[in-house]
Amino acid sequence: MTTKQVSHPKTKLWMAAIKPPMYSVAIMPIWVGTAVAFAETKIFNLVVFSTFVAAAILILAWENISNDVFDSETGIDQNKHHSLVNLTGNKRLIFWLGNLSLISGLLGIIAIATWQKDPTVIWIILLCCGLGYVYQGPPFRLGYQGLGEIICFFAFGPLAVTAAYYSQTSTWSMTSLAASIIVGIPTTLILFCSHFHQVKDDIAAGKRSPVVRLGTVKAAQLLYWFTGSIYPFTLLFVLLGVFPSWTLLSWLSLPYAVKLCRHVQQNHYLPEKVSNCKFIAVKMHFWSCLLFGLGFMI
Ligand SMILES: C/C(=C\COP(=O)(O)OP(=O)(O)O)CCC[C@H](C)CCC[C@H](C)CCCC(C)C
Ligand SMILES: O=C(O)C1=CC(=O)c2ccccc2C1=O
Repeated sequence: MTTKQVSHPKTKLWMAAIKPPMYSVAIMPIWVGTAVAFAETKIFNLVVFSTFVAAAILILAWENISNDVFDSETGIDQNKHHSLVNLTGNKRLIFWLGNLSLISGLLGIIAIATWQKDPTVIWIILLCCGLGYVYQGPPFRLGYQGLGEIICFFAFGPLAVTAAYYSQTSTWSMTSLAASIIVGIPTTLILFCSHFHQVKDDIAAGKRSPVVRLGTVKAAQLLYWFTGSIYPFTLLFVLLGVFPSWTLLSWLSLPYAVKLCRHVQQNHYLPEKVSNCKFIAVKMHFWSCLLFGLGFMI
């Protein structure tokens, strides 16, 4: 019997609602920030790292859970069967589940700041959460204006990587800032890719995502440039002596980058076919960031 026959459609919908692979997006900035800290100072605090990873996952869970709550108010998720609100029919429950997740995540961050006797990490993560809110929450909903990708870059790149670095070292680093660009770009590409199959629903709900603004042809071309950019950027920073040579291990993720660009190029106008491109982007993000961080650890 194949897996397809075994899995119940309802189970599939729940898995699509929870999106387990997406949570690597929360882990990677913490991994890379911590790896840069280790390379520069030989400090690695496992308790701080594990607490930060758990907190980041809980905060991203809040972002995703509340996304379904806020989107249920604009009508944009009418056809999204895997929206948690549509699945449960209980918006209030989902709203409070999201808040519980946020509070638990923030408690982890408060614990790190208490161990450090320094509130800096709290301020940086609160800024990330603020950006997460203005992306989707009323009255801002900046994602509807096409500003989500910029927000995403700063939250998962410079802010999250810097916070992870600071949580280990209680200081700042230009290398960590440069490394955050290499994390921020592929994270942003995941969000960018998630919009290709939603053009019709987005236009109907008045959401002007970058793909709606550019059209799918131009957006697919732009994807090539941004996906391709992280590899020469890494090489440039290696040549400048900012990153160790081992960070070029991240180039091993190139096959996923090629697969992503080709898939979108061929299917950008076919919602059913292009809809899985964000998960190819997740794989590219996962392998590029994992190997990039490993390059600092070796
Ligand atoms: C919920 C997110 C994207 C989904 O957006 P969309 O409405 O297009 O999706 P659906 O079609 O599925 O409804 C993610 C958005 C990310 C946001 C721009 C920035 C989030 C900031 C986080 C709170 C930062 C957490 C950092 C962590 C590592 C500490
Ligand atoms: O559901 C989604 O489309 C996304 C969820 C999510 O948590 C995330 C985080 C960072 C970048 C993109 C995305 C998504 O696209």
